[in-house]
Amino acid sequence: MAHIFDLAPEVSNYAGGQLAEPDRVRFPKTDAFRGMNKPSRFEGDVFDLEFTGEIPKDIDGTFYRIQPDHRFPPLFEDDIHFNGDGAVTAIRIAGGHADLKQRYVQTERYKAETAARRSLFGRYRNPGTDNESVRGVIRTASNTNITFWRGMLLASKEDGPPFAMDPVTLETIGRYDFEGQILSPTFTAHPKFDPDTGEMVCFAYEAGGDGADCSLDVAVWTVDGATGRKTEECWYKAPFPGMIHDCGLSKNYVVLALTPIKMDLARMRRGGNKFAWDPTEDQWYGVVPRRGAKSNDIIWFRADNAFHGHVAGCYELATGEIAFDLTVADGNVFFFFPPDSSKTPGAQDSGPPGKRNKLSSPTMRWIFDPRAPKTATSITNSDGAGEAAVVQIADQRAAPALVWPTNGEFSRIDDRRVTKPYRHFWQAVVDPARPYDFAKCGPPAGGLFNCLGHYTWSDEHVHDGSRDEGDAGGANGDPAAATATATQRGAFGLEDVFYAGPTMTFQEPAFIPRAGGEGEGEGYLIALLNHLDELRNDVAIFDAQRLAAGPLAVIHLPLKLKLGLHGNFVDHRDIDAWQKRRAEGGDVGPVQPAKEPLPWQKAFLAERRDAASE
Ligand SMILES: C=Cc1ccc(O)c(OC)c1
Ligand SMILES: [Fe+2]
Repeated sequence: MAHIFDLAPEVSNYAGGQLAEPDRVRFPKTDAFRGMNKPSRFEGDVFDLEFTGEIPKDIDGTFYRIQPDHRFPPLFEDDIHFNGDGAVTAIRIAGGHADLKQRYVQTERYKAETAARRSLFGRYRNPGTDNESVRGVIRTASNTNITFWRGMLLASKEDGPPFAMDPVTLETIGRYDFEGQILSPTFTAHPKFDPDTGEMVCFAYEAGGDGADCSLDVAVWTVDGATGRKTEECWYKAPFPGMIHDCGLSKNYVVLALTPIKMDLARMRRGGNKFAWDPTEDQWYGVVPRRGAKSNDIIWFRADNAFHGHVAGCYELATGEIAFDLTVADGNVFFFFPPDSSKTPGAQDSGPPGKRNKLSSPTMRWIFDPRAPKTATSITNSDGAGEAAVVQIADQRAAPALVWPTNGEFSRIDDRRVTKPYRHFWQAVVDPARPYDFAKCGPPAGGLFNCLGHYTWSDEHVHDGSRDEGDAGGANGDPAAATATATQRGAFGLEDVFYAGPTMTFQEPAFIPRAGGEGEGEGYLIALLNHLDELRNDVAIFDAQRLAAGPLAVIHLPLKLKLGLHGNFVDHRDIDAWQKRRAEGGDVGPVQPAKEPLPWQKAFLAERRDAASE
């Protein structure tokens, strides 16, 4: 009798790199779908997770995080992780116990593909590669961040609008357009929340047309937390059609980091990549005022080519300059978007994983003066759709004020310090000098983030001359106590690092403030741990000030999730209060999803109607 695997031998459902047999549900046999990267596709609940150690009893809230997780074999065999469907994990922690909930974001993409029981959307951010049946459908996978806003979760990816979810059930409520106030085709995955005013400050790039036209349009908005009303909106032009992934927020400014990976319409029309790394382009920073801004108020600072990571802190000095801290890598982190040989002939691509893992990614501090002399400059570029723009460029090139060789990514701070001088940051850290069990684990999926680091800026690097009253004391007032396990004095402060072991890596951490603890950084750090050998995940909880002492608790998940992007912890007092306000009859009422198609969809439908009637 034939063995079952003789009936299903290693045949491929792909021909010439394209999905040829959609009914045969088999994922590509590529690195993007192998091992830790294999789709999880799990939805469900696990009540009372197993754990080791003690889950602090004073934690009462939910750690939300999101991962790209392909639901169906992709249309293209060489598809990338970033093109997977958004799936949200909620770790509900209370009374020293933890429960798991996992649900997909039910985007329009999700609904169309569920109905067809197959993938219909093609390459990352390239609608020309989609199945004809989904033209005009919002194609975002909502897979990059999950934030809490006025009683709802917003699942977001920068190529489309956000989708609202219920924070308790993780049911998708629908596309969220801020009650008709924000109708751009795209929206950032990194909105920022001002802890003093309760405002959300958010932005979008490639925001002018249908969100797939490589436009130079950038919008920045403010939404009031108390009323949900949009209070500020201003549109700008970028110097080239590149990625603006993260931003910084100070009391009076927004800093937009424009990374030299470029879109190109002609390449997209050829079925190629949305982005290409341009090693000959500068990294740029656009500084705009938060209030009453006009399009010409932007000032673009340019500096030598490099690749932006995520933002730690951003605040204004007493002298009016802006300190802006983020990780910046010395090469193309997105190896799946290599240089376009028709534009930068001879440019090195990003090379094999061994070389990629040698990129260094320090934490850099930039000091930008929003009043610096600038010149209106007309730029005609061959990138994107060939659009020309007049942009305000600082007369002097920028250079980092200091470079802390932390070699990590996914920096986080105590979010109560957003807009303000801050002392502590945490990140997932790469330490290639530590043992790594290559035989058991293969190449480290997602990067060798084998450590978690806690960094404490020394006094002279915390520019707190303008610090608010009422925030001295606690961890702020006693940096020595605050870093009791710091083992090394780093370049600009203290380093407190925990190494996970030779078969484990971390995902992005999130800070949990201790209930009643007002001091900066007083609380816990939570992060997913990848077991690259067992193909399983844990959730580790540390004393945020004592990482090197090891986790207080390790919560064991009985399954493998995927490599996620971003997450946030939400206190249950906030969730409970908003659930009441959002109830039928509550003072705010249920979340209202978008009632109408987006403007670009209406235009598309009108055009199709006209074409059909001719
Ligand atoms: C840095 C992350 C990043 C940037 C753009 C993306 O579309 C994305 O999808 C998961 C992730
Ligand atoms: Fe991000």
